[in-house]
Amino acid sequence: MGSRGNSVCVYVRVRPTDKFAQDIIQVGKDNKTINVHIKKDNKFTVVNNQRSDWSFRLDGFLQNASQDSVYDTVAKSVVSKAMDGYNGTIMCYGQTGAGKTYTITGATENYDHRGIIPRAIQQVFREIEERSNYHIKVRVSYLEIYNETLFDLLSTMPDIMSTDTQIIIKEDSHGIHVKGLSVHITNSEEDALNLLFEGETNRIIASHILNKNSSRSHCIFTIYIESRARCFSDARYTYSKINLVDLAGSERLKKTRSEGQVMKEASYINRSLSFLEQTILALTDRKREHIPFRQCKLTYALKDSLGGKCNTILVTNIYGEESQLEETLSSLRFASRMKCIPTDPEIIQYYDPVLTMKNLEKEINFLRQELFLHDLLAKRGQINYEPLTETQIAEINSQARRYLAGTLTEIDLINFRQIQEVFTQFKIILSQQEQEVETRLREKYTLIDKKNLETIAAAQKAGLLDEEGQMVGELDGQGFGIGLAPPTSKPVFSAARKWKSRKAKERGSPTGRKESFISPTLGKEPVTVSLSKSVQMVASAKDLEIKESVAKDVDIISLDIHRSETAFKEEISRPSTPPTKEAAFEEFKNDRGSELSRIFKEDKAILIDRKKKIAEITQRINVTKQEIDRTNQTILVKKHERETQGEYVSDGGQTIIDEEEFILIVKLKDLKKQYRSDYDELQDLNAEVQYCQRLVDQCRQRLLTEFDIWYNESFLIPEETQIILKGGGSIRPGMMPISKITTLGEDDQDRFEHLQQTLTLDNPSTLSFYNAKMKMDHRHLYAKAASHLIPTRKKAGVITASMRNKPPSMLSVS
Ligand SMILES: Nc1ncnc2c1ncn2[C@@H]1O[C@H](COP(=O)(O)OP(=O)(O)OP(=O)(O)O)[C@@H](O)[C@H]1O
Repeated sequence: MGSRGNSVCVYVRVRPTDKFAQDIIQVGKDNKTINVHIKKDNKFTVVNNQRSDWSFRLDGFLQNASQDSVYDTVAKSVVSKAMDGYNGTIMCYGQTGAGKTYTITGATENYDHRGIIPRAIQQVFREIEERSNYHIKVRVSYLEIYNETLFDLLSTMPDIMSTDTQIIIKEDSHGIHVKGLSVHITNSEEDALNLLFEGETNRIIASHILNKNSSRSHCIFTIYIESRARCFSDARYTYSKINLVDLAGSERLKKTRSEGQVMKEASYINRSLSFLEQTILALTDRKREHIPFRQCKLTYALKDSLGGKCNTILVTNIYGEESQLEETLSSLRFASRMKCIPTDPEIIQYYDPVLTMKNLEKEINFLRQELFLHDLLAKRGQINYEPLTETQIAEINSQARRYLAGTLTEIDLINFRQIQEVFTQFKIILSQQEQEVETRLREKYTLIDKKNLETIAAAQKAGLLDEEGQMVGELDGQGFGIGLAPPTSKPVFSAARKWKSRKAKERGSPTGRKESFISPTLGKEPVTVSLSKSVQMVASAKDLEIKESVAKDVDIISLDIHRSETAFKEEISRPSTPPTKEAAFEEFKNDRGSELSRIFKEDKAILIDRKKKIAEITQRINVTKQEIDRTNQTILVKKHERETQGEYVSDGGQTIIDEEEFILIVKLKDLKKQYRSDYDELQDLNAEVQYCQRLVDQCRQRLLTEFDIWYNESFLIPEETQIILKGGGSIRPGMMPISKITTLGEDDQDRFEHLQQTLTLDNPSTLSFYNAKMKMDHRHLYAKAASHLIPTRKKAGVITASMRNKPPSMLSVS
């Protein structure tokens, strides 16, 4: 690649042929040296000065190379570097028919034969997925230069806003840009491929309308990449572009023996390619101050893409047959000149002015605070420039631990070193805790990475995942688990009712009450707990004799985003186990949650239906695309025949084509229309699917939340719970089976204390609610109450809910 040898990188690609002139073209063992040897012409009998040996040193000789390996050798790292912010250019040069278009765009009818552009598009979008810390925008444009005129190959796109009729090349502080050329945002690989395809089709249609030969134009497909770090404060961003250039055929004028229009084209090509050569020669001369970029449109458009700060690659396409040797030599000469252009690739960074200003404002504020603190410490005589001793660090560590454990309410901030050390210790403690949790998780659970096929297979074998890769007992395959055990095969009898009646009995019997604190042993079924969409934790309950004292488990489950910590602890600490969440959920779906469950099912059915439609329409689009490719090919063949057999021209100078060719062109237009309308439909369907997916997700979430509340109400919350609402406020009447809710004014301290005395059983709990007045209804309050009472294993308690309009800094449970 360009930066390797600090010069443009140059490869030669040979068009496959049975007649490769191996006696004449010899490639060195390093695959980089190409020696051309021609036997001396016997005509020159006396003195023969005709040159017969040439040697070229390039970067690689690609013979019988697949499109895949050509991409890997030539383009992969240029694209990767472009993602980092470097400009990149890949150009194909060579005589007509040598394989430039095949290399740069590829053959559309076969997926394996796709060229550099579609593969680069794919790589860009894959890398975007991997670079999740960056917000990356991709845009594309497609420019054609024909007879020194610029054409926008994407001007037919419906989203074009530009009012510029003339396309001109301009240069500003951001480099070269083509004014009037449409640049299209692409959100997916599919979008970008569609634009490439649109441009290709337009190139062919325009070539018929203007009677121009598509292989006699230069084409530049550009991918623009704008990359910003997701970190909001970073004002820097990079803006790079990858130019993928298909140059016109390079054969010399005399060889084409052309006349008229063809002659005009050939002379334009010759001029632009010879200006390209002149520019290249000038670029190779480091002392040269003026480079004649502006001599022609091609060199001007490529001004910031030829060497210099850009990673530039040239692929020289040759025939490799003896009959084409003259052109091959000329192409190799061009290549070796190109190789001498020095490069010094550089990331060009830009600064977002608004963000920069904000950051500077922040910095000023910070410095002000720092100055203030400095003055304060100076007054106290506490400024200290000495590094902290080990004892001091150990003391800070201990303070941080006590602070996190809640036994220390404040850490005294003494000086900057100490402040920094406090944060360092927080970080250390956090990472230690993470490691501990992970170790404990690994001791107890099998972690299955859903992206790793091997671990999935092993888990399936062990019966922990079903055939579709869902965890056993998982609800609806969406990566969330709500139950401890998989669904039982027996029909579930009203678990809630059973549980309630058992509870009523227990309340009547002191022994029952006592028993309620004996830890249960779970069944022998596998326990499934979902951590996230991609990682699942599966454990077998036989290893999991959960004892009351196993506080560790509580920590583990605190990682679980789906199952409430409370519920888990409650389940392990109750004697007569309430119904499993799986079983209770079944009942809930048929009873209290039936309406939600119905909506969920309906939404899912719509989602599945739309996805099916997407599959159908995608197939239809592919068929149309193949048909377009075939029609394109046939048109090209017809055109070629027409040109070789001699063309009829009307009085007005227009080429007359036969009916068959006319029908083909009309067909191509119709197919394109069909393609576009299907594509639009696909876009709409995609949007609809995303929308439906959101609905389904929301509905699923609501179903689970409602279920959790219901489950807590029905099985977990001690009914003696009292709630005092401090600070006034009211809560909406609900169905909460709670014995008492008392609302007190903020200054009603006497009544509050009195109530506390009468209601307190063991330890009162104090719980602050955010904005309780506005948002909280009985059931949420109830659920929250439960989550604070149950971990302390109180059957009942007093919860004081302070009504606030601002979030409390910390929930306090005393
Ligand atoms: N490496 C290759 N493998 C298979 N087929 C090839 C290869 N190179 C070229 N071809 C085939 O040769 C024909 C001409 O190739 P292509 O159109 O790419 O040439 P070109 O250099 O772009 O010509 P032009 O200057 O007219 O645009 C095409 O049918 C193409 O599929």
